[in-house]
Amino acid sequence: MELKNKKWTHDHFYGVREEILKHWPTGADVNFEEAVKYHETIPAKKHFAKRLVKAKKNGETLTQPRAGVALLDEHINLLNFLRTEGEADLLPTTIDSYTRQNQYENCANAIEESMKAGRSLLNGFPAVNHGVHGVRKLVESVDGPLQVRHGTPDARLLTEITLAGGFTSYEGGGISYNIPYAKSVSLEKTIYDWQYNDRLVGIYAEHGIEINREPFGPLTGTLVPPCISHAVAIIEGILAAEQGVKNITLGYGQCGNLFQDVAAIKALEQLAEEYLVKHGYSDCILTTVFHQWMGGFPQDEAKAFAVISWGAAAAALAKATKVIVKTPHEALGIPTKEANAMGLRATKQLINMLADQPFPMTAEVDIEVEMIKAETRCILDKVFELGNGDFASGSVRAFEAGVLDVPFAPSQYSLNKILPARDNNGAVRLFDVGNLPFTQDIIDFHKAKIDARAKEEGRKASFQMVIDDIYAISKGRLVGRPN
Ligand SMILES: CC[C@H]1O[C@@H](n2cnc3c(N)ncnc32)[C@H](O)[C@@H]1O
Repeated sequence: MELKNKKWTHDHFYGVREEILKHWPTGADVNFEEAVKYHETIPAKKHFAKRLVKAKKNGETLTQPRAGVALLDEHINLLNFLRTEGEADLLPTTIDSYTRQNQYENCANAIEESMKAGRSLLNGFPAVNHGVHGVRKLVESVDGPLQVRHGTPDARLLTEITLAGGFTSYEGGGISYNIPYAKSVSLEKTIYDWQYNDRLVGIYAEHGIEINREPFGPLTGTLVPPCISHAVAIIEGILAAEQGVKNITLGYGQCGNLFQDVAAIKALEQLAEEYLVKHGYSDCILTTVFHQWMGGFPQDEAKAFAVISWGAAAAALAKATKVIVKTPHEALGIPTKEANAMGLRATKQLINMLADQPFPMTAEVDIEVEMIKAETRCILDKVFELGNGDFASGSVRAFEAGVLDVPFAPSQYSLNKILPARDNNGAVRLFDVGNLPFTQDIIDFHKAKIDARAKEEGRKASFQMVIDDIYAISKGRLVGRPN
């Protein structure tokens, strides 16, 4: 397999496809032409891409939960509950961990056991096992645009079945669903396999069916600096656009300092537009998604609501097109539908109260926007150079060299040399820049910010700061101050 950022021919795609559809019996029900006709019957109000474009035009920030359970009827009830009681604008289907590891046999057993137990024994919806017909019953029984959310390195069969079943949006990417989710899956393979998923979306687009694609922005969700998540997001956006994807949502996980979070969304919008146009994809429609805090949560539900509300406020003030909502059960595990709905209602309240309050783009925010763009450009341009003008092969080499590096990633393909820590105002900076290809002024900026905090705290900048920051929010703070 030679990895390059080049649109797959139909012959190449269909050559691979035959094998994929055999990975589980339900693959046999996938018929592309029939699926296109089915998509044409889906009412416009259920089209994810259309709803995002309308929100972008109207300056809305839409709410979307995560949710998924083992059995079809329960999953339908759950999503309708979140739509009515949670007022969710957009709906997910979170896929279970066995499916994410292509362990469909285990799913089959867990479905059986869940029926016997009368409760979900999976942490998500096993869409491959439910098949095209099960997915169609879901799509027809739920009132709202539906998106597949997961963390699957090899998602090719999952993509075929869920898209044929009528989903109109699909999350993930060859980097963002490998590095934070897998230990030893080759990056070359997952970037290649995700070209398949994007090419399938591109072929639906060639038949007039517009499906939204959303690379997974937050990555490990633990103190990921904006430049790191933006670099991966923009690369995955470019890789998707090359395969014919036209409607792309790029994402970012909240860091917690308001100026930095608002600046991060502005920088992402501006830089993504710039790079997509520069590389010839000016016909792509771009939207943004802000993920409420993805790190450790307080157990106390009142404090958890504060973290959720802070994420809602930042998303609204940043004017992100959509916000992914957390629940007061985050520290405990899979939320009840009631807790999930409460997180959504709290978020909606904040968004509605902030909708008429434009956030002042102060000098401090502008400096943050420029800094994030400068850092991200250093990384993107080095990736492009390492790939001799190719972002696909360039990304593989960039991870080998530490030019791309995701903090606290389980993958052996991420050097894990960089170390993030918060500055005195809680913005995420780099305590150790590792091998990131930053200019000296950027390196000096980060060092000065960290040193200022060390001075304030009367301690040397050290790895202890990183540890303190990882636990800070679950312990009720933002900056991990020494005891
Ligand atoms: C990316 C991790 C996030 O996804 C959430 N999550 C994972 N599976 C489910 C699920 N099945 N229902 C609701 N939330 C879920 C989890 O709580 C965490 O906030």
